[in-house]
Parts: sequence; C-alpha cells; structure tokens
Amino acid sequence: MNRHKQPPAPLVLASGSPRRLALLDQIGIIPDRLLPAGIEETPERKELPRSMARRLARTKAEVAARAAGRDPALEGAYVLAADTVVAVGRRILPKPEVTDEAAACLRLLSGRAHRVYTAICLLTPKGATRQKLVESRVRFKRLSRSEIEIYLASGEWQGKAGGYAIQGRAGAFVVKLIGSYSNVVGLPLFETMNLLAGEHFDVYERWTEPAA
Ligand SMILES: Cc1cn([C@H]2C[C@H](O)[C@@H](COP(=O)(O)OP(=O)(O)OP(=O)(O)O)O2)c(=O)[nH]c1=O
Repeated sequence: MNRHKQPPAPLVLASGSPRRLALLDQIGIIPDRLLPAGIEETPERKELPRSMARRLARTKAEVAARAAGRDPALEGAYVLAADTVVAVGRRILPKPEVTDEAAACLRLLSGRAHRVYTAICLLTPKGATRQKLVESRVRFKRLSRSEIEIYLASGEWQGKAGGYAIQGRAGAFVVKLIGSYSNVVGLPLFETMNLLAGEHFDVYERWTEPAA
C-alpha cells in the first residue's frame, strides 16, 4: 500500500438523466455526486443544432460547478455534462412533453434520416474546459399512422430529444445508424472516456468493483 497515494478526485455528473448515469455505470464509472443543472433549454434565434448542444452542455457544467464549489466534499472535482440535440437539417426537434408534439416529431422522422448531436463538456480541477461534439446519423423506417399512435401510447418519448428513445421500442424503427449508439442515447462513451483520460482522470482506477 502506497501511503502517499492521493484519493481519486471526485466526479460530478451535471445531469438528471438516468440514461447518462446508466451509460457511465456501463463503463465502470460511478459519479460521486449528481448535480442536475435544470436550465432552460430553448434554442436561441437562428441557433444551429451543434452550437446549441455545445452551449447547453457547457452551461450545465458551469451551473453544476458553481454548486459543487459550495461543497467542501467536492473540492478538486471534475464536472461532466452533456446535451443531446436531434435535428433534421438545421431544424432542431423539441423534447416533447405532450403527445401532439411527439407525434409531429415522429411524422417528421418517418422514412428519412436525421442527425443526433451530443456535446460533452468537462471542467477540470485545474479550471480547464474541454468539449467534444459527437454526431450520429439515424435513418428511420417509414412509420404508418397506427405505428405512430401505438408508439405514442408507450410514453417512451416523454422528455427525449426528437420524441423517441433508441434504447427502447423505437429501436425497431432504426433502419441504419452511422456513428455512436451511446451518443444517440445521450452520452458517447468512447469520447467521454477519452476526454476524462486526457485530463488525467483515472478511469481504470474506478474499475475496481466487479461488473454487475
Ligand atoms: C434521441 C434520444 C434521446 N434520449 C434522451 C437523452 C437525454 O436524456 C434527452 C435529451 O435531453 P438533454 O437535454 O440532453 O438531457 P436531459 O434534460 O434529459 O438531462 P440533463 O440535462 O439533466 O443531463 O433525450 C434518449 O434517451 N434516447 C434517444 O434515442
């Protein structure tokens, strides 16, 4: 046992999304604290999808970092945040809360390709800000009116960018995915791992617990 070994720096996940927590858990990283930023997520005038994803990921990280700064237990923490945007061309799709809005999203996505952007933002204990934008292309099958209705009844679309969740029933609508599956779900794992490792966050040190 090395007596001089420092305890690992804490990790704050600036998210209230159970998907992001589950994805991190999948690669053996359990955050020390969850600090959802709960910010307003509307696009600015003429804002492009990738700019919006980057802006929101950064804002979420900064809001969480301010909260973490008030807690001595989180001194020297890394703060990780992400934002996922679904877009058809320049058009940013909402995160529907009502059925009509979700129906409009699904009608738009039916039989065509769209893009899913997830921006990740990492604030380091030394005060650096690191960002990465990951883009995937998803093609949906043509959806009949009854398929849309049945999907809407599942409620899986609620609060999901673009009104669907690829990790659920909508996985059956995907004809083709080019890019990163975890990116579509909400946290691109390869890039997240790289961002953390590049900033000396010892990911493998967290792999001490046996996988479930
Ligand atoms: C496209 C798609 C999105 N989503 C989810 C991931 C995100 O939770 C959500 C996009 O909204 P976000 O604003 O990125 O995240 P959030 O508000 O849910 O959580 P937080 O800001 O606290 O981190 O859509 C899926 O779960 N599956 C999918 O296939």
